[in-house]
Amino acid sequence: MNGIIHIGLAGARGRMGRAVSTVLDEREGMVVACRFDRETAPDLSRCDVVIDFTTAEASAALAARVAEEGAPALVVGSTGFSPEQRAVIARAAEVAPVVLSGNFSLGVNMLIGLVEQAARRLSSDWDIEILETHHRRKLDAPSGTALMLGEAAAEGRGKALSDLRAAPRHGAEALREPGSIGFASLRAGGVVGEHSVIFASEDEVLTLGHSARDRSLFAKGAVAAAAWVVGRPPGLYDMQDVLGFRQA
Ligand SMILES: NC(=O)C1=CN([C@@H]2O[C@H](COP(=O)(O)OP(=O)(O)OC[C@H]3O[C@@H](n4cnc5c(N)ncnc54)[C@H](OP(=O)(O)O)[C@@H]3O)[C@@H](O)[C@H]2O)C=CC1
Ligand SMILES: O=C(O)C1=N[C@H](C(=O)O)C[C@H](O)C1
Repeated sequence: MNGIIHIGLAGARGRMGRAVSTVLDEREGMVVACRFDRETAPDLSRCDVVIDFTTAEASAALAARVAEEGAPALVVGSTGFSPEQRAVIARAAEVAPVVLSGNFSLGVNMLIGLVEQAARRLSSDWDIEILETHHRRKLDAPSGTALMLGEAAAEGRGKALSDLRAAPRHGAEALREPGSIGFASLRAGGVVGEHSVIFASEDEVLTLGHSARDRSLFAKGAVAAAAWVVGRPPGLYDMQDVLGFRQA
C-alpha cells in the first residue's frame, strides 16, 4: 500500500461524489484510484476503500460484490435502504470493514447523543416529532439522518424505532398515538439538510436541531471515515465509532 490509500469513488458524478472528489484533491496520502458510475463496472482490486454515495440499490449491489470478494473496505453514505438491503451490507461487513452512516457530519453525530439523552430523561408524556427539510432532488423520505435520530430517541425510551414509529399522517385517521415518534419531510429548492427533533409536553417545547450549510462537511466526514476504516478488522461501524463517541 506504500502508505498511500487508494480510494474508489462510487457515484463520482453525483453531488456528493463531486464534493468528496474536491476534498480528496486537497488531501495528502489519499488518491482516487477509480471512479465508478452507472455505466462503469468497478475494478475493486485497485482500491483499498470505496466511498459510496449512490442509491440504496447501487450500494447494496456493491456490498454484495464485497461480500463475495472479501474486499475492499467500504464507506457507505447512501440512504433509503430496505431491511433486505441493510442485510446485504451486514453480510459484506462479515468479511470487510464497513462504515455505514446516513450522516457524516460531526454536528449530527453529536445531536444523536443529545436526542438519546433527552428522550431518556423526559417522561413519555413528552411527544417526539422529527422534521427534516432537503433539496427538491432528494429521492428518499424520511431522510437517513431523521431515521438515525428516531432510532436514538427510541433507544432513549428503551424501545426499537419499529415499535414507536408513527404511520404517516393523512386524512381523518391522523390522531397522534401516545408515545409514538412521528416524522415529517419537506422538499424545497436547494436546502442541503435541516433536521429538528421536537420534544413537546402540554406546557413547553424543546427543539434540538442541526443545519448543514454545505455538502463539503459530509464529504470531509466520509474521507475521515475512509482513513479510519482501512486496516480495521471486518465489522459494521458507524460515525460514532469513527469519532470515538462510543468508547466513553
Ligand atoms: N451520509 C451522508 O452524510 C449523506 C448521504 N447522502 C446520500 O447519498 C446519496 C447520493 O446523494 P447525492 O450525491 O445528492 O445524489 P446524486 O443523485 O447527485 O448522485 C448519485 C450518483 O450515484 C450514481 N448512481 C446511481 N445509480 C448507480 C449505480 N447503479 N451504480 C453506480 N452509480 C450510480 C448516479 O449516477 P447518474 O447521475 O448516472 O444517475 C449519481 O452520479 C443519497 O442516498 C443521499 O441521501 C447525501 C449527502 C450526505
Ligand atoms: O440527500 C441528501 O442530500 C442528504 N442525505 C442524507 C440523509 O438522508 O439524511 C444526509 C444529509 O441530510 C443530506
